[in-house]
Amino acid sequence: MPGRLGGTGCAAVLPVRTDRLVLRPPTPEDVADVVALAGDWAVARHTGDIPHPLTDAPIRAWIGTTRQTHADGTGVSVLITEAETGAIAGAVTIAWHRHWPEAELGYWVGRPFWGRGYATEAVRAITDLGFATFDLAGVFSSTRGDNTASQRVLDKVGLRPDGGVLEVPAPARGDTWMQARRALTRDDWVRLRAARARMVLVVAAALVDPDGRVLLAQRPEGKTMAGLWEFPGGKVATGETPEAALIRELREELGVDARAACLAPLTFASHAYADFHLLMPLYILRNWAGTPTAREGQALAWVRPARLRDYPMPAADRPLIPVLQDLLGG
Ligand SMILES: Nc1nc2c([nH]c(=O)n2[C@@H]2O[C@H](COP(=O)(O)OP(=O)(O)OP(=O)(O)O)[C@@H](O)[C@H]2O)c(=O)[nH]1
Repeated sequence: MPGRLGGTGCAAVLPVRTDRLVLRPPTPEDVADVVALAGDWAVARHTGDIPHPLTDAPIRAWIGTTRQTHADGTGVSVLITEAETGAIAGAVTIAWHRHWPEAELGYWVGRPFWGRGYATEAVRAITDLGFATFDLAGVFSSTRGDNTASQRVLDKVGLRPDGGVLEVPAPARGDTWMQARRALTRDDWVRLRAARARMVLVVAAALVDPDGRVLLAQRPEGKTMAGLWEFPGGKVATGETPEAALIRELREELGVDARAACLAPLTFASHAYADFHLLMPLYILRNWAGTPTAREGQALAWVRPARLRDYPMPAADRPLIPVLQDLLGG
């Protein structure tokens, strides 16, 4: 059993926070919300242990078991909640009481929250916690054969079929399921973590017009993070200075000419995305030649600083908003 946390059990490391989520232990107040989501057959049918139809009692029992597991230090079982709204979106569990030093992962996400990448974000965070804090040697999981969404989640987190077959008790279905085992070893996790720490240098500008409005560009369809609003800019190429890269990007994306002397450094973003670490200096630009025009199919918007939060932005950009608001006022 893991010795790193001594007698403190697992509760000491909770909640776990990610970009968009808070992973926290369930409480008796959560029962109704959990029953509403997990009572959906579309969710329950992929699990062996969520009864259908679902009543309060099994969820109350699960909450009690969870508390005991955390006290014993034999696993982590948490609700996936939205950081912004506090809404419960699902649950994720990592348990090593039967397989130490390996742990089994399980999770579900309620139907209103499908398609947002929450499962991947939560499973990745709990996997990281297992390896980094609890010294696991490996994690494994399995899914029903037709649960392709869940297979994609495990793929993204790095769990690959290893040829094994798991005998999964499915008491709520009165059955035992034989499922392909997917696993991630500690060595592979260390390699993946190093890839995620790969530094990408991106340079961006807040163009400010005479009314004090800031120019945002919407990432077009087909690009990563499509639909989000960002500051014009892009990756610094090998052999390029940040200023030269920004001047090039502004010309390519907006058709405007800027001079290095007009680029005033303001602040920077440093953000761990799932597969790279973004370092992004942000410059202020008040003078340029030409009229900003969307050259790459992106939508453009001139936005008052007080309204910047109305535009969904990449996670890295959110801490930049108060800095701009401080500088420019409302
Ligand atoms: N230009 C710009 N990029 C940003 C901002 N915030 C942020 O996370 N990024 C990220 O930084 C990278 C910018 O690189 P880019 O604009 O040259 O990349 P790209 O879209 O051509 O390529 P990509 O699809 O591989 O990301 C993207 O991953 C983008 O999502 C921002 O405010 N401005």
